[in-house]
Amino acid sequence: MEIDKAMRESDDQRLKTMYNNAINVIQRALSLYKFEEVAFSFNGGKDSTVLLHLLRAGYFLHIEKPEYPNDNPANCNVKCPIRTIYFETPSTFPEINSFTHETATTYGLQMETIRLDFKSGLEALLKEKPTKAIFLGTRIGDPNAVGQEQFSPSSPGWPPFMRVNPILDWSYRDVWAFILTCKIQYCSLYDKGYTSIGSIYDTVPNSFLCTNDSSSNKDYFKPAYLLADGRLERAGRAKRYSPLASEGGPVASNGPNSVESHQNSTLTASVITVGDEILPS
Ligand SMILES: Cc1cc2nc3c(=O)[nH]c(=O)nc-3n(C[C@H](O)[C@H](O)[C@H](O)COP(=O)(O)O)c2cc1C
Ligand SMILES: Nc1ncnc2c1ncn2[C@@H]1O[C@H](COP(=O)(O)OP(=O)(O)OP(=O)(O)O)[C@@H](O)[C@H]1O
Repeated sequence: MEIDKAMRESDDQRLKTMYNNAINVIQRALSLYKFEEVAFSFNGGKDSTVLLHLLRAGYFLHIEKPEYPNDNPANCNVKCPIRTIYFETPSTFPEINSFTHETATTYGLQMETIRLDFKSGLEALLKEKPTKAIFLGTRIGDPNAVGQEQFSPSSPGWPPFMRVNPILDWSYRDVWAFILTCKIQYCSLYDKGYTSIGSIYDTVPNSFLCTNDSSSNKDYFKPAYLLADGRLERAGRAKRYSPLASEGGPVASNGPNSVESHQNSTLTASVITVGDEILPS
């Protein structure tokens, strides 16, 4: 299986440890719950893309049969027919939408697209099918990770299920080291300077990746994996510039002319430090 093989062959000891720990969490969850009672919350972002391939590896190792040796090249397309939920909204980036649907098809995910808010969508899901545990790509540093562990029951007031967070303790560097080591396909926005992706209304390329091409004297954004300081991951997750943004649609610096609009305007920003994370405000 290509992911497990790449990890076994890697010299990156920290990444190997992070991988083994995440696989242990996945295998524990797959032993605790029936496969049809678990779901994967997938939104095409880098963290859930990492989790997808960990789930493929964990599932493969869970069901591994001697006739499918681990390093058989045919195992590059190991499917993982896990129930998958995707909350799609009109403000989702089209690149995220297409990547999510294409990836689900490639890896045989049993995907259900939900067009409700998280809480109502999960209530409907649990009514429709017994669901005991949901895998999430939440990481420490995400604002909603506060107080969570690898296994955390859903919050009071939310429908009851176990949140399983196999990559909770992964850093920004770990995520990209895994993606690059395993040659995993990811959403194209990350090659355009986006480092964490919310909606089209609150996400712009990360200005810490903006650089100048001396030959053309034009600014451009380097890919997300070149962000040196992972604490700046969410620097492109701007607050909505209300009320103008809500009237005028996506934030001004989003889209193909984003670099030019950075050049032609003076932007100001303030920064709040919470723990070891820096949040734009
Ligand atoms: C499958 C799933 C389960 C969630 N469970 C909870 C929960 O138990 N408690 C809670 O406060 N939020 C829950 N949320 C909401 C998330 O904490 C968070 O608000 C959401 O993922 C948006 O994150 P973002 O702002 O980084 O995009 C859940 C979201 C998903 C997709
Ligand atoms: N719209 C959604 N549909 C399904 N799952 C979601 C959605 N939004 C968030 N999640 C779940 O919450 C996790 C954390 O979301 P978060 O936005 O922090 O990470 P990401 O989208 O994977 O990566 P990035 O930080 O680069 O956007 C996701 O990995 C996914 O499991």
